[in-house]
Amino acid sequence: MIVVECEKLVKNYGRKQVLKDIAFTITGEKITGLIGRNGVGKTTLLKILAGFIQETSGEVKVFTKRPFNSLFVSANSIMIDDHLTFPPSLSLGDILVEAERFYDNFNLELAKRLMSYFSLSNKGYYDQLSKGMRSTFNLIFGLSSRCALTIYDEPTTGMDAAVRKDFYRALLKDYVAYPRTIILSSHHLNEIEDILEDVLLIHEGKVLHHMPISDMKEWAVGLQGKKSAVSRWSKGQKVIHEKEIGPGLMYVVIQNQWMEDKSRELKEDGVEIIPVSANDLCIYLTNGDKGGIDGVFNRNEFL
Ligand SMILES: Nc1ncnc2c1ncn2[C@@H]1O[C@H](COP(=O)(O)OP(=O)(O)OP(=O)(O)O)[C@@H](O)[C@H]1O
Repeated sequence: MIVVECEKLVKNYGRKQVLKDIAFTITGEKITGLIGRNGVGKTTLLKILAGFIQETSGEVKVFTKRPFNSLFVSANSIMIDDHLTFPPSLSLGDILVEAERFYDNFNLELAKRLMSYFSLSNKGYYDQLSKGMRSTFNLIFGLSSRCALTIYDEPTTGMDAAVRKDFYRALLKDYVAYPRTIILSSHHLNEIEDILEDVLLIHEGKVLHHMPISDMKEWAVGLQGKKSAVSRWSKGQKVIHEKEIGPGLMYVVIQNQWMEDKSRELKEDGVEIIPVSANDLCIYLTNGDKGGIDGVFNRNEFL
């Protein structure tokens, strides 16, 4: 079943084009990580999927319907971010009771257990919570809604490391028990990669990669060793990242097409093969400069 479908999706804010040509499909129940650099348009895309804002052109469908102004999409999806607002007169407990009335699958019992685990009082008020506690309440709200499409936009803002860990564990446990389509945007791919099935990487207004996280972990490989040997082995390859790591020593990242068969020859040449994490790969693929921040300081004018 196709849950989300975008084709030639464009979003402009005034004269600024943020999403240029977004095309992807999410089928079935899975957890997809939406990854991209600051300002690339992740929130914009998620807001379009949730029906909060309109696309400029192109096609976007959620449960086969255009999300903007769709009551069906609103009732079956939820977007959790740090801009959620709740009526100030309602206590946290009241908010959860109201949510149960709106969302068909809302599980008040789960919400209450999570409130107690995270030491949040039903009598408390949202506006009086700290930043991290608000994110925790948002998490409880999103998780307990058990919406067929659940969208989390940077959900862990302000949470301490222990709560973040609990959050991802709770998300995974509830997802396993009640599978649904979850889209999770985060700047910390290394923190979420264990719960993701797919990664959707956006860059310069387009989808750069949409693939299983397991494939992404194998997609590239690092070669490290003497500069002359590394240059020889990476010649003709698509170099994604390169860095001098010491006098005469070099590290390059290239697409992983043939390295495993050549591991013996590489070893004889003093070149080490190093796995590249999905998180590092996303950073390298979306860095304008192949040398990363080091490239800024390596220019001649600084010497
Ligand atoms: N309402 C708006 N009006 C005008 N420009 C906007 C508006 N909302 C977002 N933008 C611009 O659109 C671009 C994408 O913003 P968006 O918040 O979607 O990016 P993001 O990938 O979620 O960023 P971050 O990772 O920093 O949260 C940015 O340049 C931002 O300044």
